[in-house]
Amino acid sequence: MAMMISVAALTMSGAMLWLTHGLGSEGLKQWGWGLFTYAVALPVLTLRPMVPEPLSIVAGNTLLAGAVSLMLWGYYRFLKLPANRWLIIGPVLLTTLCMLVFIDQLAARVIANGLISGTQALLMGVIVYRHRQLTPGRGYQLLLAGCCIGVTIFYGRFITVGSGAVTHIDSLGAHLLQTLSFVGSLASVMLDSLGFIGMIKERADERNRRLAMFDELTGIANRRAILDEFGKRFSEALRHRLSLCVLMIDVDHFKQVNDNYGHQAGDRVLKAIAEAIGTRLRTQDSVGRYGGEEFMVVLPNTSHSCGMLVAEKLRCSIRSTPIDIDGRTLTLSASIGVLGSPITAGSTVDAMIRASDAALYRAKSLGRDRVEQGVLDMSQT
Ligand SMILES: Nc1nc2c(ncn2[C@@H]2O[C@H](COP(=O)(O)OP(=O)(O)OP(=O)(O)O)[C@@H](O)[C@H]2O)c(=O)[nH]1
Repeated sequence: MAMMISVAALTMSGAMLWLTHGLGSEGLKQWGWGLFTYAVALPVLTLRPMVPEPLSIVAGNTLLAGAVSLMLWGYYRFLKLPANRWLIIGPVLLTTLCMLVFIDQLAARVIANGLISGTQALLMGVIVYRHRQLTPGRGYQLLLAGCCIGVTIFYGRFITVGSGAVTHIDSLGAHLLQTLSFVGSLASVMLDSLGFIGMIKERADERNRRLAMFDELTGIANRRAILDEFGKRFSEALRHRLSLCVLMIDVDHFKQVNDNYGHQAGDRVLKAIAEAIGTRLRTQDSVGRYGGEEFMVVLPNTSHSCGMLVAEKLRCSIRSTPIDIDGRTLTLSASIGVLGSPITAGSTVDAMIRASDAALYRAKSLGRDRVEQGVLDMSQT
């Protein structure tokens, strides 16, 4: 049985190491080496007398503790936290020490091993639970379930042997306790590993979802997401006969920032302006990056006149936002085109965007740093 478990662990570790070869792998590499160590530990523990008994006991158990430590290290890497060295090295050193001290006392070894391995599983479970908000999906649930099985199996060994409930144990035989330990440890390691892979996949999915929705530079919605939002708000306004307002905001003379201070300074300006806009909107309003230095704001249930007021407030706010560029303070202005309208059957999203865009370009041609109102041209809808 130990050989079968070893082959299963070896296969999985090989697959993990192959998958992560040459990649910065968020801890998958350490976890893969942990599985490999686990796979090596089992034959070392069970192939007696091919492996001399003292070596088998000390090396096998140390490798098992090391396997869990490597997995824990992998989990710390996944969390992007510095690993707590004592939690990683401590159980390995303690296991080696206990195995050396109790080399001739099987019961004492089982008790010590149960206590150390159970505590390792408990520690992993506690760390996973404490960081559950980072990846609260099914991967987390599997990993936690694996830790719970580990805690049950190893503390079970510690309690049953420590309390004297089991006295005649044969470390290599088919004793129920040993069988349960092997099977439970395999279940625990497999659930932990599948859970960990699941967590990495969930995080990658979430990252891709964010990349698809949010502008990487400013953190606000990207063009696709703000257009989606506008579409949704438009349908809602049409259904309930509400007003909807759209603002197109374009930073004035932004090219000069790039030319005079560099592209990175330009990026910082865009971030600061996105923040200045975002913080002054109501929770139901949305802002997105429509293009290079152009932002789109959607104001649901807002009339044209209220939209003009919001636009004026945003213009002043951008004008009064100091932006620190390498010790120098820049202030920029923006031109804004506004189109607010009760949404009726004849209105379209495209016509509203066209009208607000036209207003924006009128604001530019009239000298910039101003708000202009758009006119909805129904003939082109
Ligand atoms: N730093 C930075 N620059 C960008 C980004 N996207 C677009 N740009 C730059 O934004 C500038 C836009 O320039 P223009 O369209 O001429 O507009 P402007 O200089 O703001 O002039 P007006 O809009 O007419 O006031 C270009 O130089 C683009 O390279 C970005 O993500 N980061």
